Amino acid sequence: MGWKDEVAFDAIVKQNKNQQADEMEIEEDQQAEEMEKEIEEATARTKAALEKIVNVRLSVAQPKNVLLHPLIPSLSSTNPLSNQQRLIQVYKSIEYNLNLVLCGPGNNGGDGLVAPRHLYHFGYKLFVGYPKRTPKTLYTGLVTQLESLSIPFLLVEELPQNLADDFDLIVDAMFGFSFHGKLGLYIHHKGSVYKCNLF
Ligand SMILES: NC(=O)C1=CN([C@@H]2O[C@H](COP(=O)(O)OP(=O)(O)OC[C@H]3O[C@@H](n4cnc5c(N)ncnc54)[C@H](O)[C@@H]3O)[C@@H](O)[C@H]2O)[C@H](O)CC1
Repeated sequence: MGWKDEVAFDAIVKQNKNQQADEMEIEEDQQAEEMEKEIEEATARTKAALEKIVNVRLSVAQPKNVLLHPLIPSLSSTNPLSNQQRLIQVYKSIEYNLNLVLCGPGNNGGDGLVAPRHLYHFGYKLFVGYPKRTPKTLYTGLVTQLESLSIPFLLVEELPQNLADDFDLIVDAMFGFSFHGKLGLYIHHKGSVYKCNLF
């Protein structure tokens, strides 16, 4: 091999080494990127888990809102999910097998229509009573969501005479502060909503 050949050979070897170094650098970059992605995902998972814990703790820390059994007075209000977190803690789905959410025509009923979706995902078997439907998009959308989960709506005629006999847990989201008129038998005989003007 002459000197020219040797120079050419050296150049090829050098080029190969450079190429290998480039490839290693690319591989290292890829590994670093993957690791960064894994860290980001783990951080997001940890954040979600912490948020869940904080939410549950917050809801436990507000005992004044603990709901009564068996007729829960009002699902209300600005934060239906936190109310449901309380409900889920107090009334375990394994103990309360057959449950009813009663929804009225106003905002209180709107909150009520949010409840069954969350409760369903926490394993509760539910029926919804929604005798006077509100045609607003928000309300019809909530109904569609529940129907898509196959949560059954009961007609007034299908409701038992004494609700408390047939249901383990009743979420009363019929009326909030805009209720007018007399309460009638609804209050005096728990579960009986037949005296309510809606029916
Ligand atoms: N920031 C807020 O104020 C929020 C309140 N929320 C909850 O909504 C209710 C108040 O909502 P509103 O729509 O004003 O009142 P109702 O839910 O009580 O429903 C009014 C609705 O019912 C009809 N009605 C009233 N009395 C009778 C009756 N005797 N018979 C038949 N129908 C009746 C009336 O005509 C209306 O159509 C409040 O208490 C909270 O629970 C939300 O969380 C949003 C934020």
